[in-house]
Amino acid sequence: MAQNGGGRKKRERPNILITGTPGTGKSTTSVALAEAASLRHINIGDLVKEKNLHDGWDDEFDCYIINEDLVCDELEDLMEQGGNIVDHHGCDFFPERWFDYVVVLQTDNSVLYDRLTKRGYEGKKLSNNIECEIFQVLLEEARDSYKEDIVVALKSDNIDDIDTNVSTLSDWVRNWSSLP
Ligand SMILES: Nc1ncnc2c1ncn2[C@@H]1O[C@H](COP(=O)(O)OP(=O)(O)O)[C@@H](O)[C@H]1O
Repeated sequence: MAQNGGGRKKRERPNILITGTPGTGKSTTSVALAEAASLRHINIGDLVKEKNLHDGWDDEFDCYIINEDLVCDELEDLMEQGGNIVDHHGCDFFPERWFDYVVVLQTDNSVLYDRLTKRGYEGKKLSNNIECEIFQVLLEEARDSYKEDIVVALKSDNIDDIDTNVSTLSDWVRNWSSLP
């Protein structure tokens, strides 16, 4: 089997991480891309709930406290197989070797504000997430955690952006899979 730059065996199907502030369109994009490119979509929030991979509920932030070790153990075999889209609003606790491409979705602040208020976010939860987007926290986290040449930022303001992003990423998957 071919080797990649790091000298490891190349997976037959790539693993993609789709990250970004909540509301930027990770799940919408992941579902469409999974369908278009025949990949498995793994939503970390859903997995944590389904398999109880958490250490209880955080009242302040109104979410589960993810047990990162349990999540990584749960996913190791699937990630080794390849062909996964991992969808999560954080990216610094996964093993770097898992991913062949890291996509950071970004949304205009006023558009994101409307999406999050529609979702029922308010107060500190709303302002924290808007600040997270303004300061490009996820892009910085992705660049700190993965090789810069596999990290890409994509705009996700409207439906046309979703179509363009899914089509660009599907092409990338096709090309990746056909490379030796
Ligand atoms: N690019 C986009 N254009 C228009 N609406 C979008 C876009 N991305 C997401 N949405 C809408 O915003 C909301 C949040 O999207 P979602 O995919 O759940 O975001 P995330 O998974 O990042 O939290 C949903 O109602 C979705 O339909």
